[in-house]
Amino acid sequence: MSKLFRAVILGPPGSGKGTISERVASIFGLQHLSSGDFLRQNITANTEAGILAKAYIEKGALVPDHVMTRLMLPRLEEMTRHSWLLDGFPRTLAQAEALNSACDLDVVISLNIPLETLKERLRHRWIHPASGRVYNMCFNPPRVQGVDDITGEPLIQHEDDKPEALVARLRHYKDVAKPVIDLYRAKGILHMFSDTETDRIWPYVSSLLSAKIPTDHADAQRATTH
Ligand SMILES: Nc1ccn([C@@H]2O[C@H](COP(=O)(O)OP(=O)(O)OP(=O)(O)O)[C@@H](O)[C@H]2O)c(=O)n1
Ligand SMILES: Nc1nc2c(ncn2[C@@H]2O[C@H](COP(=O)(O)OP(=O)(O)O)[C@@H](O)[C@H]2O)c(=O)[nH]1
Repeated sequence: MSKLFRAVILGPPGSGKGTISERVASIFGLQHLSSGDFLRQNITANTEAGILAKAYIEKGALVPDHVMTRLMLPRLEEMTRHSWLLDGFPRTLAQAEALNSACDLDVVISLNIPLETLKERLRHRWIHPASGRVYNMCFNPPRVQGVDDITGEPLIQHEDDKPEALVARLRHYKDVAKPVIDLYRAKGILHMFSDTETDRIWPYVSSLLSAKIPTDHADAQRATTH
């Protein structure tokens, strides 16, 4: 990969951001930075940001913008020599504006998934808390029920993935995300994908990234034809 590539993936909880990000990381070699996973690492390590964030996450609330940007921007600074895909950040307009002033994005992928599909998926989502590995009891079940494939440790379900918390959480997501989506649409970098299945969205995401990510190979080809 010659030029660096910067992408963001947006979508409500359960829309497949993590699932698609993992594929993008393994196929296109981008570094996948999940703000949720990074927050959890900070909580485990008892960092200043982790301690501040913990109380909000436990309440099911969003971590304040200044805490999120103070956490994420220095992390991105460490990745200036890599191409990356950000998942979970920015979440609010203030976070998107802070990210704007730190770097130029090439592509924003926005996942638009029907509410009923999201509810159904999250009901079946199980997580390995230490690594952030995500399973779905129907779509990608673990090899042995209830335990992580790699470590054999038990899987858990997030409290806020349970049906009672879900509808309010999804509604809140929509309100907060709309201005972020509008901002990226106005910049001309928004690519929206709508379907009920990740496997049907994936070919479109993959061909978008193949066209946008400048590879050495593509550069070499261009050089010989000009
Ligand atoms: N920019 C962000 C990202 C995350 N969080 C907090 O971190 C938690 C976990 O984030 P994540 O792993 O992204 O999970 P969800 O928000 O539950 O979303 P998803 O289901 O899409 O993974 C969120 O609930 C929220 O409290 C936040 O406040 N601001
Ligand atoms: N049935 C089904 N489940 C999916 C599909 N895509 C992802 N999932 C599962 O749905 C849940 C939410 O996906 P995830 O990638 O964590 O979404 P995120 O919250 O946007 O990061 C996980 O349990 C995934 O394994 C799909 O196309 N069909």
